[in-house]
Amino acid sequence: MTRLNLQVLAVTMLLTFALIATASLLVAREYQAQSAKHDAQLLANNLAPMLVFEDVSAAQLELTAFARRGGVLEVQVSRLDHSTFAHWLDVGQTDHHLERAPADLAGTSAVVEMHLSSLDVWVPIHLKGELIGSLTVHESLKSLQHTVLRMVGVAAVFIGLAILIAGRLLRWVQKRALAPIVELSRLAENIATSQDFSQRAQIHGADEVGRLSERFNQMLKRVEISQTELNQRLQREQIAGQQFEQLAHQDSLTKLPNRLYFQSALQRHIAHSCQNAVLMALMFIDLDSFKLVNDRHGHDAGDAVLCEVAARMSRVLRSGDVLCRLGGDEFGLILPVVPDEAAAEQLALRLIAAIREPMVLGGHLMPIGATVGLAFCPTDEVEASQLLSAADVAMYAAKRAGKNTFRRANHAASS
Ligand SMILES: Nc1nc2c(ncn2[C@@H]2O[C@H](COP(=O)(O)OP(=O)(O)OP(=O)(O)O)[C@@H](O)[C@H]2O)c(=O)[nH]1
Repeated sequence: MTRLNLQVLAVTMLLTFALIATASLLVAREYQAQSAKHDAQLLANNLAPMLVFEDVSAAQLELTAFARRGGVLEVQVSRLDHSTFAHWLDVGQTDHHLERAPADLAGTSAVVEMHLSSLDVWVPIHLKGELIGSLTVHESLKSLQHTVLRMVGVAAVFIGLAILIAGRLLRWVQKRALAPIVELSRLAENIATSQDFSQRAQIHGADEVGRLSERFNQMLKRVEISQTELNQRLQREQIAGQQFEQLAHQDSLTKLPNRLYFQSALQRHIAHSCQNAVLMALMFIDLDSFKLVNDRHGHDAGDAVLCEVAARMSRVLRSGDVLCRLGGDEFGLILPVVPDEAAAEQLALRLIAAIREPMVLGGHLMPIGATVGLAFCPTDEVEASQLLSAADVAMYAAKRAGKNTFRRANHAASS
């Protein structure tokens, strides 16, 4: 940017300089032409009597004196018949440059013709209004050109210096002016990377860049507020989602996992059992005489019994076992890995015994027991609904066998 500004400045200055130099040269040439014309006119007036009286030596002296003004290369006085009356030629000049006077010179006071490096002046010589001859002056413009060239040279040096100083000044000014914008851009990059919208730009002044920094900070503040609100909302929704998921998978009375959870857990553990060739046991547990509890002691007592049964069974189980309330007075228990069927049967007996322990609630002994149906994966079934159905059938077989006992699926044995 500094370089571009400098280039524009340099081109402008050089163009201005070229215009001024050209104008100066033209004005100087015009001034020299007018001056030469005026001097030649005076000389012509002086020469008029000498021409009339054919005083050649006087005229020669006059021409020599005239040539001392500088720049004069050749002067010639001619009679009316164009014959030379007097002539002066600069010592350095070898060629004769003078041209004939223009034909209409009689009617004009003087004629000036400009060349590249010289000028010619023709002046009519009159005496008492009568044309008696002409004066021709050939003058060099080199001195003028040298003067103008010197002036151009000095001006060029000054312009060069001016461009140099302007360049340094521009660089300094732009560095100062751009510093806050560079800082702002770095901050924007930093924020984009870190996503930390609590950062703020430093405000250096009340100019455009200062106002830009202020707007940037205001925007950051708004983004920060929106981000905080969004995070809080997301957090609330996440908690609500977690709670909802928990509720969706939990039995509200006993706080055990519910049937929905049981179904997915059963599928998961069946898959695990089949893939890893481990024995998995499923128990279908149904309370005995639970209706009696409700009928005798009320629904609340029934609820309390369900909670107590859940607590008793949980105390018997290990951490990896999955006990769920399937609904009513039915429970499902998954034993993910059992060493053999006997171990599961032993556990069924312990569960039945734990439930049958005397249960006194509200001063009343609750007549409660449990019947268990047992099924194994992959021995009995490898599909969730069929395994559950097999356990259910086994449980009904146990009920029929007199309750408070267990049956193993597809087996007639009981304990
Ligand atoms: N208190 C209470 N009772 C429930 C709940 N859900 C189901 N019940 C009752 O539980 C009883 C279960 O009925 P059954 O299993 O047929 O009755 P039971 O007396 O256990 O019969 P057996 O299993 O043959 O011993 C019904 O009376 C239901 O109304 C509940 O959440 N709370």
